[in-house]
Amino acid sequence: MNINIVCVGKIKEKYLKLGIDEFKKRLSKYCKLEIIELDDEKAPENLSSKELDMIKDKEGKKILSKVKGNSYVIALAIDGKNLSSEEFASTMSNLGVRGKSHITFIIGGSLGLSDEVLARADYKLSFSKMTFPHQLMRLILLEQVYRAYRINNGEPYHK
Ligand SMILES: C[S@@+](CC[C@H](N)C(=O)[O-])C[C@H]1O[C@@H](n2cnc3c(N)ncnc32)[C@H](O)[C@@H]1O
Repeated sequence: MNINIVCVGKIKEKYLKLGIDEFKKRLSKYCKLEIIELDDEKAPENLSSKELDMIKDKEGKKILSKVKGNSYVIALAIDGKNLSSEEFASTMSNLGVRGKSHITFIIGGSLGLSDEVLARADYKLSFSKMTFPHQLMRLILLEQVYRAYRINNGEPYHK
């Protein structure tokens, strides 16, 4: 399976880079993973909500330009659906069974995801009602994708 992660913003923290690299290495056994990192649009403090929406839309268009037409898109969104790790694993497995060999996960920047991106998403996935920083979200997502492969292969992993 091909998995792309389209995300906004660079990873600045060393400990996150190390964690992300570790899960990229572990996942290389299970899938072809590509992380597409986009520069975030600068958003000064004093902008109106309309101006912020315009920036978010611009960011959204850049995100969508990186999504392949045939890809099944899972947008990470706080108000999306919550799944247990087992449910997430079976969602991934079912996509494979349905012949969806290309999945794109999308992680927004500090402004979140535009309506256009959310409308393109085939699934909106929430990791809880809490807001996580987008850099940390990338590491959490990679760990859960890795966990999903371990579960689907009946391989042991931390409970
Ligand atoms: C700092 S958050 C953006 C917060 C923004 N105010 C919003 O409401 O989306 C950056 C990105 O991380 C992801 N994210 C953060 N917390 C999340 C959660 N609990 N579940 C799913 N995705 C989350 C989303 O893709 C979000 O666009």
